[in-house]
Amino acid sequence: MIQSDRGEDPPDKDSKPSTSTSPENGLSKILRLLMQELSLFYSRDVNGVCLLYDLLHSPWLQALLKIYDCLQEFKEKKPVPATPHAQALSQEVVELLLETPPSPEIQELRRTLQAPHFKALLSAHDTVAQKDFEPLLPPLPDNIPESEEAMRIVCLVKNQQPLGATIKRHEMTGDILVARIIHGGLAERSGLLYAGDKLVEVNGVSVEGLDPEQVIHILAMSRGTIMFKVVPVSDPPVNNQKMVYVRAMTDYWPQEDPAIPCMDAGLHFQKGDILQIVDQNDDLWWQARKISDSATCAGLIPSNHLLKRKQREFWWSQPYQPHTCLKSTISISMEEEDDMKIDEKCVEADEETFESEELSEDKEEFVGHGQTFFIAGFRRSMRLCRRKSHLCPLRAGVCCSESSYSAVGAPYEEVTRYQRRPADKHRLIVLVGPSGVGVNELRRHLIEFNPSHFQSAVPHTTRSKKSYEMNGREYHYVSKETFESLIYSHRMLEYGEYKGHLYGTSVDTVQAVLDEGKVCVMDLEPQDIQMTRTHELKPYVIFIKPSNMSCMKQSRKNAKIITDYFVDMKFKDEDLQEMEDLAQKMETQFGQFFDHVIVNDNLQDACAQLLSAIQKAQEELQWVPATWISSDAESS
Ligand SMILES: Nc1ncnc2c1ncn2[C@@H]1O[C@H](COP(=O)(O)OP(=O)(O)OP(=O)(O)O)[C@@H](O)[C@H]1O
Repeated sequence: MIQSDRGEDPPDKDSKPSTSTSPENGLSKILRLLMQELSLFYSRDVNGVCLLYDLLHSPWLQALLKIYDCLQEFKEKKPVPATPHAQALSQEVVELLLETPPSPEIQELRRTLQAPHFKALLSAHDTVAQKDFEPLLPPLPDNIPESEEAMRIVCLVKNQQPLGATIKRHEMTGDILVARIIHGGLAERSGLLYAGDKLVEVNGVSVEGLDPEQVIHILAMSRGTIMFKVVPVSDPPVNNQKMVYVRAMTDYWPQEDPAIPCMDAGLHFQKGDILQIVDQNDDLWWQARKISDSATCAGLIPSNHLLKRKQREFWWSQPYQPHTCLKSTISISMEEEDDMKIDEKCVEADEETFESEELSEDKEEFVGHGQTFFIAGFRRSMRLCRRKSHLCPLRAGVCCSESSYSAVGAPYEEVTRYQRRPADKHRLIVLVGPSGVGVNELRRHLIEFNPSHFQSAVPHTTRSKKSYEMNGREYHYVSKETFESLIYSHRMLEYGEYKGHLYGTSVDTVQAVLDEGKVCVMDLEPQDIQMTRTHELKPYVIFIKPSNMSCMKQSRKNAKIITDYFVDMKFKDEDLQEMEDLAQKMETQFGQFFDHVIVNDNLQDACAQLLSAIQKAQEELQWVPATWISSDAESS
């Protein structure tokens, strides 16, 4: 018995299973018991139970299971047909009836037995009873010459989709060969064509001596069924590679790539896209599909090795830019790198006026815009030093490879699905955004919303402690030597210099927050994300983006910017424009690292989105670099 309302019925222990024959292990019985169990949880609103309840309750599933039970029952009975020749028997009866004196019953029986649908039913019955399922093949001709190659005739019905195969000419023999079969395409689904098969005829036209382009033209002109005569390849390639998922770290436009073997079969992707690599048999051209679009057939993408080579060639050939297929990614990372330092320039200019306009010590440090209690990591000096972090002389020695990373780093990053288990430490939450967009405002709201769950890490500084400060509360106060040794031992996730003092956040202080079972929330300059990308921290990066200019003008009417020497300065139009430009550049250069994007227009909405994104990051399946999850990483 299946209930149709939402679990209000009390569990009925004595009720009979749904099928009349009641097989004890019938699926519908199990389903019924499960429903009774679920109805108890349902009223308690246990996460996901409602969804499961609705699913199990759905009429289609119930109907399917009933059919399943009936079939099971039928299978057990092992029915044997009374006769495999019901059609003949029916015909015999009809003839006998002709000889019998007519009566209305006899006439009706004759009509029934001669009705087309009844005849079709008996024909189907006999086919099943005789187990006669094979198609009838014409007999083989007797006089096939011994030397003749075995041929295969393949008929494909062309629909709106491409055939999903590419062809090439054999360099030595001139034969037209199937070069590759695209996964998920018509040819692959037919299971009848393989890479390496030799094409002999297409729709009865011999392809001998034709160029691949001419063959493609014949195919393009064909409508409906296309018949290929092929000499099958002796060893059809077997694809037994394991399925690999990667995150694209660059953009790729096949339409702009003259080297691609078949432009139409190319797959366009953008940095950050997750790709399922379905075939790596070719060293140069892989087949992949986007997981966001997994229903479609695969497309060609350059292999890791080939794309790296293209990136390197692109890098060295500036400003000629032969590889326009990569243009937007790398040209921006090179050309715009200076623009990404907009803040540095501003800060440098400010530095000149800094002596005369120095803020009072208290104003300089106590920036909180209505902060109701003390939260570490929001001090003005720390925030300003972040903007200058590019200029820190120490960085040059330690992080020389960073800027080149985006240009010639690995084009694909292997990823895997990861879901944090409740006992695991929380993932680090990293907020990134152009200066003034509201990263700190959102971070502060989040921590104030639930200070026992969300926390910032206490930064380090080399400046001396002030009378009202406590070591380990506002900052960890350390010597320059200690700070530098943390940098050189790669224990600093971010650092910079401000007014001659070093400021930064160490891995250990972030770990300390995570060890307490809390969610550590930090804001970072995008070029520092790479430092946090370890299996220990498993960062989830959220990009905070400004909305359009007119909305920003409206929502930021009363907002205040933090600067080197002004307190509570209002946003000017240029500031908003600069913010928009910088956001675009950050997205173009570092978008592959962003797990989630939030547009900070209405503050309340953005806070709600942030909260929900963090919850998902901690509780739901996410794509993360495979190196974070490999057994080595887990055990180290
Ligand atoms: N959605 C919003 N609506 C209105 N005002 C906002 C919104 N988000 C932030 N603000 C205001 O904008 C100003 C700048 O925000 P915030 O200090 O958080 O910037 P930021 O991104 O942390 O940049 P920086 O660290 O460089 O100062 C603050 O006055 C803040 O209150």
